[in-house]
Amino acid sequence: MVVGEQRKKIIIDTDPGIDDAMAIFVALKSPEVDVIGLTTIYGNVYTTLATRNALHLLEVAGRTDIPVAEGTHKTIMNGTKLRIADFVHGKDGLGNQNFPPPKGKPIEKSAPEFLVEQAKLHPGEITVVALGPLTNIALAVQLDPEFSKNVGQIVLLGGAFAVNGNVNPASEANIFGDPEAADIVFTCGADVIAVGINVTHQVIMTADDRDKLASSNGKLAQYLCKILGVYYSYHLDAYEIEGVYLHDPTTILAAFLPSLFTYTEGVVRVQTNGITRGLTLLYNNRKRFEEVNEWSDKPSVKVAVTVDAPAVLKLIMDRLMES
Ligand SMILES: O=c1[nH]cnc2c1ncn2[C@@H]1O[C@H](CO)[C@@H](O)[C@H]1O
Repeated sequence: MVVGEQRKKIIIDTDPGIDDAMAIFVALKSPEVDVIGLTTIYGNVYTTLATRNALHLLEVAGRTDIPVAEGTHKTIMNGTKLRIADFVHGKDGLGNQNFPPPKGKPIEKSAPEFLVEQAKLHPGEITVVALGPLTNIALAVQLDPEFSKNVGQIVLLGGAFAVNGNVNPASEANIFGDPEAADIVFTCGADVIAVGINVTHQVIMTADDRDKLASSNGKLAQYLCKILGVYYSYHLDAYEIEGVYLHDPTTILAAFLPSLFTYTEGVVRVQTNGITRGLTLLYNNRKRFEEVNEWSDKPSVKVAVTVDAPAVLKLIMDRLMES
């Protein structure tokens, strides 16, 4: 980074989550960005626990100056039957370590209110990195018609573009968590970058990498090694690999080192019903269709298609191993 250049302001919308913890720590150790807030959402855990974990992680990192705004407990359609992936991250979301409750409290403002406020305060300057279901972001879009114009960029972890999902063959977990919200975000007209599991499945932290992390003196690396066990076990069981996918930390890097990825552009719509509920479908612009369809006249987004996986892994490792 050039000295004197302004750090990019980011807000991380998160459902911590083991890979969320890694992503938050990577962001806090990255000179390119200034984390100006965390907003919380259900997904890997329920929202109440996500808030508790977000506060806890900031205490671990010594960054209690960063505000946490609690997000919604329901889907955009007011659904309360949520799909929670505690089988991936442990009952507590952080590898079943039963950490003591945090001392801090969330701010008064809700996550969508905080997002709207900050985007208005710094028009064009805020990058929202969304690591869970997109309900808070969709609520911000609904709360303020100017939000999609005011927000600088939305970089989201979501979708399975032309590959199988991880909830079922059709659907990736964050989109499946709230498909209606995802469709609102994809079509809201903001500058959106989607990083799907077609890309994040290429970035794997092996068991050897974890040993390297464990042997470093970094405080955050040491903490992560304590919580990573459950995540490794899940991957061994579900994918038969001795490593873990770095979904969230990879997505964080896309927010400020976009040249580590290549992208395609087009309209993305989300299937909201039937057996393919949660499917993300990108129109690749290769054909002019005869009839008007659900993709016609909608704004385009960027979708990551390739990643420099060794460079991304090295950056994540290096930053986590700093003390
Ligand atoms: O198999 C799974 N089911 C549900 N959630 C998962 C699974 N694997 C990973 N994640 C979580 O969902 C996001 C990526 O889709 C990541 O945040 C990851 O922690």
